[in-house]
Amino acid sequence: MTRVAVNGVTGQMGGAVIEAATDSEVVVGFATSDTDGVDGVPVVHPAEAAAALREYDVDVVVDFAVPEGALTVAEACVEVGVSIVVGTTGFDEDGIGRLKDASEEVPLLKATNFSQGIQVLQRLISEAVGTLEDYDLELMETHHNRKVDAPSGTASSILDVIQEERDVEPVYGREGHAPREDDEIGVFARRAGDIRGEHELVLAGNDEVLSLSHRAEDRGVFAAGALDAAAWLVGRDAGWYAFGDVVDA
Ligand SMILES: NC(=O)C1=CN([C@@H]2O[C@H](COP(=O)(O)OP(=O)(O)OC[C@H]3O[C@@H](n4cnc5c(N)ncnc54)[C@H](OP(=O)(O)O)[C@@H]3O)[C@@H](O)[C@H]2O)C=CC1
Ligand SMILES: O=C(O)C1=N[C@H](C(=O)O)C[C@H](O)C1
Repeated sequence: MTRVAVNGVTGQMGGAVIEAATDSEVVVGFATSDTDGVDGVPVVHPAEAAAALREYDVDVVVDFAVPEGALTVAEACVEVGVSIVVGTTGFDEDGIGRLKDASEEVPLLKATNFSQGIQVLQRLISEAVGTLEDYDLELMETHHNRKVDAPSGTASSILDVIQEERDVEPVYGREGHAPREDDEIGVFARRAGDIRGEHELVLAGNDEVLSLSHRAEDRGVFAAGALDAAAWLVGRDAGWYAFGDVVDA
């Protein structure tokens, strides 16, 4: 069985990963809060991650934490030579650069969304935006009221897909006198309740509206995808991998 360490183990996704881990074994978790264990999994401070990766003979880290914590643990993975699946979102440019550096030393798979449906949605969006060249584009995402980063990592990835097809300028929300420019895409983030994650792209023009959307109904979908990615990643060469590499494999 793959021996997994979960970064952010005390969080919502940490719990979902422990629950979903039936074909792998969660042997240790990392979090900053002072607790001995979660669901029988020992919890270690991220500052001690390298020692714990050795002590628990970890094959791969599954990370759903905060950018700073993800980077600390990724660098511990480099020190020990352990693979890492990065699910945390909200990295700045410097953070992405540090992850890229880590991927030169160990296998690193980063995805802003581990659901298969989002993989398909991105392909559909690419085709729709490339085909309906003059249509206005507006991108919406909705998440639970505890989410700290905005727009979501998935929305940012969708924006990247759109920008490969079309030269659009994102406008993050609108207020006051804000007439729409032809080349802009409105990007909107809503936060409410315990909504697991909704993303929608609207394409409007030529007297019609096309809406492409996805809704995650349970965090289990992300946890299962990340664990599939973790099992796939172990034993690969050092490098930067994406969830599409796993799904298309
Ligand atoms: N890629 C994907 O498919 C998905 C990605 N996500 C992303 O995963 C991340 C976590 O989401 P969620 O579980 O909802 O968030 P939570 O806030 O519930 O959990 C965050 C976790 O990170 C821990 N943490 C905080 N600081 C550090 C640190 N320095 N080092 C290590 N751990 C730390 C927290 O525990 P403590 O305070 O005890 O340290 C907590 O366990 C977010 O970035 C989210 O966007 C979420 C769902 C799917
Ligand atoms: O924080 C979340 O919950 C989620 N975060 C990811 C993101 O930022 O896109 C993925 C998913 O939408 C849930």
